[in-house]
Amino acid sequence: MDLVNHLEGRLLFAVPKKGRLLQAALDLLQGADIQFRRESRLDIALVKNLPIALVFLPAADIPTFVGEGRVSLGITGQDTVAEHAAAVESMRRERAESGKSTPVEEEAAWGCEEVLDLGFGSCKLQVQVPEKGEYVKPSDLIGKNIGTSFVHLAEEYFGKLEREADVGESNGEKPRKLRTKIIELSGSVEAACALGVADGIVDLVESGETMKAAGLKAIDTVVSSSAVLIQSKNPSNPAIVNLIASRIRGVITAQKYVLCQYNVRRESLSAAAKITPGKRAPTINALEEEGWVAVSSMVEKKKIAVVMDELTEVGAQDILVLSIANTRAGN
Ligand SMILES: Nc1ncnc2c1ncn2[C@@H]1O[C@H](COP(=O)(O)OP(=O)(O)OP(=O)(O)O)[C@@H](O)[C@H]1O
Ligand SMILES: O=P(O)(O)OC[C@H]1O[C@H](OP(=O)(O)OP(=O)(O)O)[C@H](O)[C@@H]1O
Repeated sequence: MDLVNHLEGRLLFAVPKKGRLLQAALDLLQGADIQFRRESRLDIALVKNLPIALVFLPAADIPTFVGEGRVSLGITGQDTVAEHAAAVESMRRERAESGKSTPVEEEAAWGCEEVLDLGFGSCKLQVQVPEKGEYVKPSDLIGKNIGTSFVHLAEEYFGKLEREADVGESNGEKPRKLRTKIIELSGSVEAACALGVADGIVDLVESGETMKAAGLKAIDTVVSSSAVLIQSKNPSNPAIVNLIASRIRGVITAQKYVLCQYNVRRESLSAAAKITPGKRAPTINALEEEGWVAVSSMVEKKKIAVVMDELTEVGAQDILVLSIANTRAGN
């Protein structure tokens, strides 16, 4: 089937084609009942039950497609969104400096808007230097070689650092050219210092294992990141964007909460309700047994053990914890 000719009328939704965010993104799509079959080697898949087509792209390229409005929705990391924004800003600056202007309507349509934090893929983009080397603080790296895949964020970061260092020296002068050399690397950035390519690097850190194994330490954070749902400024079908956002929000809430049910004497109800206030309020039903009520309430998964301890202390009995398959619980 010639898929490209079946895209008419479908909202395009970009999903990472590989890497750290792929599996969690696919799990979210499944939870949101977005049904598709991806033919092997094809980067486009038509969704069977909604007027959507999924486009599988490298996570780092998704903000470009969404930012230019070619694709309406995307899942990627905030780090890649920030890198794209820095690239656009740098392009605008260069155009302005060379006297070229961008058509106003074209410029107004640029950019990605964050719809929802997806709660996975947490990491930090950090400035790293050899653990036992001569560089201690970020300004020690001014004028040195920096290896990174995030060239625009690194340029922005060191540009700011240089301007701060230059305060007083260049009063009223034209902004200076960046003295720090940003070297673009596409992977294994952590090897750059040991191999003499760079004095420091700007790279992602999650557990810190890679950084430690490479004999590096972090001296600053450029951006903190997690996976996000992003949309273009003028999506082709805003109603579908809202529907997808609402479904995904429901899946995330379901993953984050459990349903806690218990029985408690009426006189202990107010103490118990304070422990399990729920998202809006706990649901309370009368029990056949005089003086007792049954309570059910959503509780954050990570707090459930402590909540059960506290409920037991106020006399709650028959405490049950149930997982939530999906929800449309509101914000
Ligand atoms: N160690 C990590 N822990 C958590 N999230 C990460 C980590 N590394 C990257 N990410 C997130 O996942 C996104 C995609 O990174 P990943 O390296 O998996 O992509 P990729 O498309 O396979 O790229 P590459 O081929 O350059 O490795 C990053 O932009 C970041 O948001
Ligand atoms: O702090 P950690 O948990 O060790 O994770 C950090 C590493 O993960 C990413 O690399 P990835 O594994 O995607 O490979 P890459 O170097 O080829 O980009 C990142 O670039 C770091 O190297």
